[in-house]
Amino acid sequence: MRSALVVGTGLIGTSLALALSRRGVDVYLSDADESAARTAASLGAGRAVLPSQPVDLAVLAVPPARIAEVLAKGQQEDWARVFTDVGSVKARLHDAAAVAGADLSRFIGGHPLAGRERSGPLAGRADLFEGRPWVLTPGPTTSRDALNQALELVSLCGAVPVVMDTDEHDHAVALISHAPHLVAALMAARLENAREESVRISGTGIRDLTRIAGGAPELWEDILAANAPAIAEVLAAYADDLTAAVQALHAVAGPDAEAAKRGAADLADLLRRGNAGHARIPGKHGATSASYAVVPVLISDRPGELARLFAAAGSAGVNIEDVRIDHSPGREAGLVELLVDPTVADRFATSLGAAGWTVQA
Ligand SMILES: NC(=O)C1=CN([C@@H]2O[C@H](COP(=O)(O)OP(=O)(O)OC[C@H]3O[C@@H](n4cnc5c(N)ncnc54)[C@H](O)[C@@H]3O)[C@@H](O)[C@H]2O)C=CC1
Ligand SMILES: O=C(O)C(=O)Cc1ccc(O)cc1
Repeated sequence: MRSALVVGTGLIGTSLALALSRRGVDVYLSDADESAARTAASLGAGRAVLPSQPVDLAVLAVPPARIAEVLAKGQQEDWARVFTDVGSVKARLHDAAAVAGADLSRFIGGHPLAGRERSGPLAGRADLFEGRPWVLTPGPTTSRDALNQALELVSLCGAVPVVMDTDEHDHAVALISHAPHLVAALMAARLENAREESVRISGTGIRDLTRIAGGAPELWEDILAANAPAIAEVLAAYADDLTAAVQALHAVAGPDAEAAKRGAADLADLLRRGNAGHARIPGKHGATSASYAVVPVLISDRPGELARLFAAAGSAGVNIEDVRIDHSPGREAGLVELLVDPTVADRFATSLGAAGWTVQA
């Protein structure tokens, strides 16, 4: 791929434009909000102009409800040879694109499963897609050129391509992204009017669980509306489990010893199912997170500490597979969890300790 156009230079558009520019692709940037395109350009993501000749690939990184119309316009104005998008919902888009009169042979749907709870070009990161799945949803008429360009895009962004049918994709993301987003919002909403004394003692668990609730409401309204039936199905299953959990809790606290025993067993079963489901969530490059060992290290809140820790891993010859950081603003220290190959974890923890790092037991 020699040239690309990114339309919509928010979080996702800027991130992929940065990745493409760094790999030597000539990137053009466009956004309905000109200042967003200019900001992306100033970050090194490309040039904030439309191309004078059709580019190899146009990537539409606009909100889901806008993709079909931008696709039809872009094809009419011949911005690119082939087009793809990054929208979070696929079946409704393919239908809307057909209705908008788009040439579907020159289009392939796409969805990188990577993101953040922030919007706009300043949240963009060139490495956002590294090792993440990127779903492609070719239709029956999608050209080989469109598929090849999209595969090259995914590879240039360091992501892993996964080809799926649009319905299969939408049901999968309802389960692993959209319904969890709503539940995160429900949990966080409980805090809105809670007592300050309660919220103040929040720990990492509630922060992890509600991080995505910080996402832009306009984007999520769009996503929920476009995938409503599949999301409602998942929520209905949560509702059954919640009802059972409430009953079990009442039984456990109630006077009937037999019912209390059954309630406790039901709760234990729910927690066991939770462990089993969590263990199935893949880590980096498709390996399950359960297959890595965690080395927790306390670091002080000074610039460069993290870089020093990574350098220590490099000196010890240890590959960091993933990293989780619990950084509490205002606190002097943070906890960094390094995920490494279990066969090197003990040696790594010992060598860090010997080098003066505080490794938690
Ligand atoms: N936020 C996330 O974590 C993820 C989002 N996505 C998808 O990526 C797409 C973009 O989302 P974000 O980058 O998060 O949003 P964003 O709000 O950061 O950026 C969207 C950009 O599109 C521009 N825009 C809106 N309508 C336009 C139009 N008609 N023509 C040109 N530009 C237009 C906006 O001005 C804005 O700069 C959405 O389709 C979303 O479903 C996919 C994966 C993750
Ligand atoms: O913030 C995160 O960790 C996400 O996973 C965000 C996200 C949001 C929307 C998508 O369609 C895909 C990913």
